[in-house]
Amino acid sequence: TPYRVDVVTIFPEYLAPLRQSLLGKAAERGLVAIGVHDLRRWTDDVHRTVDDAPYGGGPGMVMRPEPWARALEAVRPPGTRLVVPTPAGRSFTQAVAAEWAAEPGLVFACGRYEGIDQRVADWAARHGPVSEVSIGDYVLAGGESAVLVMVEAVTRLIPGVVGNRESVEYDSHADGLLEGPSYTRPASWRGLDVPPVLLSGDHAAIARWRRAESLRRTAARRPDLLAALPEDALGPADRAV
Ligand SMILES: Nc1ncccc1[N+](=O)[O-]
Repeated sequence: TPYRVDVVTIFPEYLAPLRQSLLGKAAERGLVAIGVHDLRRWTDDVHRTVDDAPYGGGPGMVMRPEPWARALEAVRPPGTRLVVPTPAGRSFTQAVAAEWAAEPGLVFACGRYEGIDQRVADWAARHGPVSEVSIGDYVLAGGESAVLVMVEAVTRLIPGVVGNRESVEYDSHADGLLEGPSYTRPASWRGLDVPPVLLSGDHAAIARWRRAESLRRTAARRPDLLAALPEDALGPADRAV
């Protein structure tokens, strides 16, 4: 059975890219099934109202709970994780993506305005896991872009979606480190040469060099990742870097 992704949003057309390229082929091959649903379908007034003023005052508008509950009752298979993209969420990481890829599917609730009435997440938690997650420390106009990011990160981990399985294994962040530099032909290009070890055919030396480059780059660009590594992740050779 395909990995099922459903998205509820007031901008369904924004999620059209989910049908293209990588995901499109996976959908054609029955590996992934994607549904995009317009929240306004579950409103009950002539103006199809989805938002209202925030209790307690403050800027902007908050999305009303009732249309969301009706939409989720119609769209979310019981027990399926509900993902709510929000700048106030826990961090979405490769580890989270791998965890979710092992589940039967996901339902995404895209919030616009100043977010969704908190009671929707509280109510939804009675019918399955709910994850309020952030893809980064910046504020977007709504959750739709975050859904595109998360769906891509999760579905490429589903067996068969990415042709070359090995490339998934060797992704940046797969081992908690950043991937080092990559090179291809020509060996010398505009006065810039490919590191000779990569042309040496000495696979052990190449592996050592790549690990060292990965550690060096991680230390330079993302020391936070280095600090987060489990104790035993760095071997004696690594410490020399
Ligand atoms: N950063 C975000 N801003 C708005 C909505 C969702 C967001 N996120 O990261 O999931």
